[in-house]
Amino acid sequence: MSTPEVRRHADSDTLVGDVATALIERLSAAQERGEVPQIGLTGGTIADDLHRELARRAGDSSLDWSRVVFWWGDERFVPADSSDRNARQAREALLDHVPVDPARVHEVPASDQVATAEDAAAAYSATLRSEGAGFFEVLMLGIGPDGHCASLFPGHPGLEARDAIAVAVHDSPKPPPDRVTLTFEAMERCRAVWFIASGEGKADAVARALAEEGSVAETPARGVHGDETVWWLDEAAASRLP
Ligand SMILES: O=C(O)[C@H](O)[C@@H](O)[C@H](O)[C@H](O)COP(=O)(O)O
Repeated sequence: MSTPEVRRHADSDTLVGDVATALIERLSAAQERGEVPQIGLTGGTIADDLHRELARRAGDSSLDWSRVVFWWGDERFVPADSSDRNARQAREALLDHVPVDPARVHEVPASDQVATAEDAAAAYSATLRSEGAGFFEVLMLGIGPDGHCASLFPGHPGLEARDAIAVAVHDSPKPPPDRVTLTFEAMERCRAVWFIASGEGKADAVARALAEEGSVAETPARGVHGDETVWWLDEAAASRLP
């Protein structure tokens, strides 16, 4: 587990552009090693901006989108066609615009496909166990003003989950209330965890996440560490860092 690296950018446009460049380079390099890289996508506004930028650049590189495996760090437990689904947002912004292999896009089951969020978490965990490579090349994460990442919220039982890849979340403080999220244990099986955050509204959470002292219970983003962890920030989101 390495010390988190912080990469600051003047504004959200340059932030999104640099993350897109780095992500395409990293996935292409994995393919050049003969690998089929696994990426965990996240929901949220800056992630949506990133997905759109990746789609704009789709033809600019040698990246073979059909040899990338897509997962989600979390998902809302709502109907599959709900605009609240992270997967629907990612398809509209990116996956419907690049030649992915549909068999390599693994959505979390939706509320009109299984009965409960627990069933969805169990099914998604089983798929990750059978189809995953045992690790993510890159896990993308946003951060909420309360310091949550994926759907691991302050004080929630999911923070304590052990021996589980994905768990159900209820009473999420960020609507919708029912979700599925990867656990800290699952998130640590990453060559790289990339947090991406933009705007003054995230500055306090980012500072708490990167502070020397602090609790994971209060700021869950403190609990996620890949082999490498990079915080991709614009100056506004980095404004409370020393
Ligand atoms: O399902 C979700 O809601 C997301 O996965 C969530 O973890 C998101 O990444 C952060 O809340 C940041 O969202 P914004 O970028 O919209 O602030």
